[in-house]
Amino acid sequence: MSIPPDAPILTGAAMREAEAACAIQGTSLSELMDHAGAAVADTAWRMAAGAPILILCGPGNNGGDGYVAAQMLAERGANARVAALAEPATKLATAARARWNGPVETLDEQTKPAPLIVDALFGVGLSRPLADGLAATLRRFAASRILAVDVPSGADGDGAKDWVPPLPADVTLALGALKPAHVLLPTAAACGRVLLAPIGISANRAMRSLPAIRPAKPRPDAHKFSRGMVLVFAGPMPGAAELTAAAALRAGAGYVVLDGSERAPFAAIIVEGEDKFGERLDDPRVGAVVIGPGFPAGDELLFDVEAVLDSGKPLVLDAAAIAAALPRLSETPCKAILTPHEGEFARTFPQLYGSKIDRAKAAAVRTQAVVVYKGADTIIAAPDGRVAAAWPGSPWLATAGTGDVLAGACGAMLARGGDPFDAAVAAVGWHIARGQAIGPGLVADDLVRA
Ligand SMILES: NC(=O)C1=CN([C@@H]2O[C@H](COP(=O)(O)OP(=O)(O)OC[C@H]3O[C@@H](n4cnc5c(N)ncnc54)[C@H](O)[C@@H]3O)[C@@H](O)[C@H]2O)[C@@H](O)CC1
Ligand SMILES: Nc1ncnc2c1ncn2[C@@H]1O[C@H](COP(=O)(O)OP(=O)(O)O)[C@@H](O)[C@H]1O
Ligand SMILES: [K+]
Repeated sequence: MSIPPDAPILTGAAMREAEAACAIQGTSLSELMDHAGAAVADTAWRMAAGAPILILCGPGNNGGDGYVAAQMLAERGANARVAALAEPATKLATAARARWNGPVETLDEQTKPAPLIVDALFGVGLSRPLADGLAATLRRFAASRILAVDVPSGADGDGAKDWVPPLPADVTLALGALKPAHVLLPTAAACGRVLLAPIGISANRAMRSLPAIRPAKPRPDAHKFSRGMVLVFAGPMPGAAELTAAAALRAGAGYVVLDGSERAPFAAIIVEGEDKFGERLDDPRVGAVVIGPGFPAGDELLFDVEAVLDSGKPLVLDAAAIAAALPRLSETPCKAILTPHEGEFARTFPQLYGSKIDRAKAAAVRTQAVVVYKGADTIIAAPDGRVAAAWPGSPWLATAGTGDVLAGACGAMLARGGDPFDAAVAAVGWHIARGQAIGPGLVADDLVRA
């Protein structure tokens, strides 16, 4: 599974806006479909490597892309058949079908498979889940190589419904931009390798896949404080905060102080009693405070979170600290990153609806903080509408304590003084890269070792 880095993501509505903007600038919808069909034909040609191809066409413009591709493949000499689910229902699809010179079979349980299947049944216009009969017909093709046009048919392009496409793709060719379905579960897992075909629309880039991240090299004149000083406050379970502090140092902070712990994960980390925490919050060199790892919810945490908010320092709130800070967060002018996992998010923001992207964006607006909504399909959202989607991360990270490590990495990136959204993106990228590099057998401690 893979996804192009730093690629725009558009919802169905945003895609239609982009399409309309193209029309105003003189590129017709039919030209866009020609570009899409050509990209499908190219990819299918390479995937088939001379073997027969069966193109499944639906009634809408996704099917239109399929007919265009079929005709181009046939003109190149490919052995291409077309099977349709229904008559074309749009003007564009009707015109595309009229240009296809070959026969059109009826797609049903008798349809003979081919080594390569091009799934052009439904794209982002799907309005309800696929009928059971069609899903069963599609499952019969599971042994073939599958190229999905735009999204695997049956997926909700906007990723708001958890419909599971019955025929998972080996390759999905996203048209014009990625869609939420490519980066959100359960559909992301059915997309295989996602490729992006630029069809001529200009996409808004507020919402993007995670960029490829290279570790920022310290400036030649760097010193420990200029690289960022992180203050981590340990709760009653100090192991979690030890991971957080170690991660902050490993992720590039120049100086890390761990308050409220008796042990230092590294000799390079300064350990102090919890009574020193208030004083440390006044230390002008502290560039970011991390609180939450190792804290159960409770009065003590509430008191400490209040102190952090009062300090005005950039802060990372994890686990129980998120709910503790919530009542004051939007009124407190500070840079903040929240790192809830699914359970914490649901408890903290129970009234939000829509896709995981919609909910992360709404939580960011409500808190005026950057929200890192964790999981296999982590979403990072800023209050100004920017979104970064981290799918596919590293599944080796699905183990205890890796969230504490991420909080520390967020602290390190935030302590450098930049934009909290960029800091969160860099931290998630760092975390995933470490997860991928370590791989089998990963435990959270490995993420902070050399
Ligand atoms: N937006 C763009 O810029 C472009 C879009 N293109 C293609 O157009 C696609 C979107 O096309 P459409 O909006 O026509 O939508 P689709 O082709 O995705 O499907 C809509 C059609 O399916 C029917 N339908 C919806 N749910 C159904 C269900 N569960 N069972 C049976 N029928 C169902 C609808 O009544 C409608 O006829 C994109 O995914 C892409 O492939 C490309 O042609 C290139 C340009
Ligand atoms: N299947 C997965 N694929 C990729 N990343 C995952 C997966 N499961 C969990 N993660 C990541 O691992 C981390 C787990 O964090 P969290 O649930 O807070 O764990 P803990 O509280 O034990 O530290 C998060 O960064 C999350 O995005
Ligand atoms: K499709």
